Amino acid sequence: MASETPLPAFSAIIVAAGKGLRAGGDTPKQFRKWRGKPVVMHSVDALNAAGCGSIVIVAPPGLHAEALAAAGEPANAVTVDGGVTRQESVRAGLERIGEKKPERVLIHDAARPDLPMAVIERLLAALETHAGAIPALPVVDSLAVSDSNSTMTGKADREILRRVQTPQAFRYADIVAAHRSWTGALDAGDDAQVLMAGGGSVALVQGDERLKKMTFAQDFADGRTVAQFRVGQGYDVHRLQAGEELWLCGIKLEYDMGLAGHSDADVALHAITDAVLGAIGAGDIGTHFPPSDPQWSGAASGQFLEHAVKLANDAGYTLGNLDVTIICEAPKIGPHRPAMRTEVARLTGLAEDAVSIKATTTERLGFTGRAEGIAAQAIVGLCKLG
Ligand SMILES: Nc1ccn([C@@H]2O[C@H](COP(=O)(O)OP(=O)(O)OP(=O)(O)O)[C@@H](O)[C@H]2O)c(=O)n1
Ligand SMILES: C[C@](O)(CO)[C@H](O)COP(=O)(O)O
Repeated sequence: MASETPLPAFSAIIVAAGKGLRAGGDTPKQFRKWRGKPVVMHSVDALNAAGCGSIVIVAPPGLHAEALAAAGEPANAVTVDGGVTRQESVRAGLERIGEKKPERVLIHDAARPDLPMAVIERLLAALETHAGAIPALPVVDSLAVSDSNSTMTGKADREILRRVQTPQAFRYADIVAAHRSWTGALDAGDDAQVLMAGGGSVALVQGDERLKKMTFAQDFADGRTVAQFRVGQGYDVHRLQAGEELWLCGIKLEYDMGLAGHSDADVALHAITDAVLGAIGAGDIGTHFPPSDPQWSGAASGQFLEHAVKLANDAGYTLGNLDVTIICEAPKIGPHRPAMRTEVARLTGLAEDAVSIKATTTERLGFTGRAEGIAAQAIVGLCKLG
């Protein structure tokens, strides 16, 4: 429940320049989808819901456009190059956000997407009496000291220890001075330690288990249960015609005929799009992209599918899997199946193993058998998590 009184003005630095090595995968974890949207977008949305002023997203060099896109192109955000270490990334963010002369700044791991408003409120309140404030949780397991052979050599007193999270809140002048004067041979564990080294006081406020850091691949397993499951099916046909291009599942195939239609006539993507729209009861592709609208002439159909997936996500649904069957005598679909699967996975945010692409002939029967056209059928499973 958000507080009634407005929060004091604050800015934010979201550190998103890591490699995500422990999480694995081709895409850095902070840009991967989780619960329907990119990890970094969750923090941006939560901070802006709390009335955040300026945001600096510290991005991997060369990936600024990807970072802003994953963040949802927020109007109040800019990017800056990250450093080799998290501390260097924070320092770059502090210098950049300084241009806005903030009084307060929250420094947050992009890898901690589930940011409750109540934590932000507690952190900002604590800045009334301290130069810094960090969310912390008690240690609930007993702790052992280990040697290099994984032999227990002692214990640690868990009563005096806390698990520290982010965002970490600071009076800007104090934290930037502390970073600028840091002389440690090694980086600090976090920004609170930097502030303390500079003599600043740090308040511990109640953290939240929701703020768990996405560190390993298994952290992306969404612990919630399926509260609602839906299916949708789509069907489309386009005429084969000389002089047209042949696009199927977002891939252009070299063939002596192509599909005629208002857009690129990608019959397979149209069927998948209709299946997604059908599952959420949102009409069909013609409802959203009328063939009478000249702006869709020759349009790439991938944008239609991305739009349908966004509508499903906005309605609280996550795609579970999809299965599309392309019905044609020729060309052979098999050689193109891997590329098709990769493209449909990219467009939908699904893992490739959740995308099934099949093809069949109709034994020369009917319009497909006479190579007059190509048809496609698709079915999609969606789930709403609770
Ligand atoms: N040079 C770095 C290293 C980390 N981070 C950010 O700091 C946060 C917490 O770091 P961590 O979970 O360790 O992320 P990675 O360093 O990417 O993970 P890994 O160690 O597995 O590569 C992440 O949001 C990460 O993007 C950063 O901005 N710059
Ligand atoms: C900053 C931090 O998230 C506080 O818990 C943590 O120290 C980051 O550690 P990592 O090794 O960079 O993931």
